[in-house]
Amino acid sequence: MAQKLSEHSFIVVVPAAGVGKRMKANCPKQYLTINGKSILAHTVDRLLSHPLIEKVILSLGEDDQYFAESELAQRDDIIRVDGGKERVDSVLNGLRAINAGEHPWVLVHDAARPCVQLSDIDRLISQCIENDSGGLLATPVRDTMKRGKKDNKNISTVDSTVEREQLWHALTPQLYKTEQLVNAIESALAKKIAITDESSAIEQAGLMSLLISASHENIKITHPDDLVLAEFILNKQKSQTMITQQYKEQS
Ligand SMILES: Nc1ccn([C@@H]2O[C@H](COP(=O)(O)OP(=O)(O)OP(=O)(O)O)[C@@H](O)[C@H]2O)c(=O)n1
Ligand SMILES: C[C@](O)(CO)[C@H](O)COP(=O)(O)O
Repeated sequence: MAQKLSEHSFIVVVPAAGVGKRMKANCPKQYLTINGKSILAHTVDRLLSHPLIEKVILSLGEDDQYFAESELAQRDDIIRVDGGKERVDSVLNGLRAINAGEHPWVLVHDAARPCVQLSDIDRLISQCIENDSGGLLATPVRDTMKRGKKDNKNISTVDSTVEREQLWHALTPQLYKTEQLVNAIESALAKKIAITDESSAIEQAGLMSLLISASHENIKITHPDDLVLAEFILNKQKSQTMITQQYKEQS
């Protein structure tokens, strides 16, 4: 008999061992603050506010000297593991800390994505469990897409226009069966295949991934101008939550 959704509880592996080169900040971008709170804390709090999410496994840089000083270090619903050279290594280290017998499914979510909506996580979980298939949050591409090429003066020009029908931006969380994901990543790494997200490892293993259309608000904070956008989105989401709360209390 299929388990009711409410009977599931999930661990989220959060790769947070990056250095944030493209952010060009004086600390790893996950420790930059918005409204006085680190991006990492925003993301972890958002995830742990979901009723089906029990624990977060944080893959942190071995030389990370920020976490221990943060309020996150005191929480018993957060487990720390060492990150790795690439994001995929950090994810694999986190996955290896999970007992697949107790947690047959696992979510993976970037530390740099604090604006993820709980309703999108709901849909990802329900669709994947219902279809017994892994999947990922994604947003359909909205612009005309070009593939570029560089000439001998390093100038980029249009090589072709890419058909955008069924072209998606992959987001996170991505949700997979724990054992399947570990095996898929280990197999891809053994074949020296570049893996930038969990679904690409699953794809290499010949397995299916559901594409769950999600909010464009779920941005990955990557460049400096993403910070002000993330602050705007977080403030908007906070006001929306307060309005919904007030409505519930009044009705
Ligand atoms: N070796 C790595 C590299 C990245 N990440 C994490 O993977 C997520 C997505 O990666 P990205 O946005 O590329 O972060 P950085 O690698 O830090 O950014 P950059 O490429 O600009 O250095 C981030 O939460 C980052 O901390 C990780 O855990 N381990
Ligand atoms: C996993 C990811 O968020 C999917 O879009 C993205 O690939 C992670 O960022 P990176 O720069 O590729 O590490």
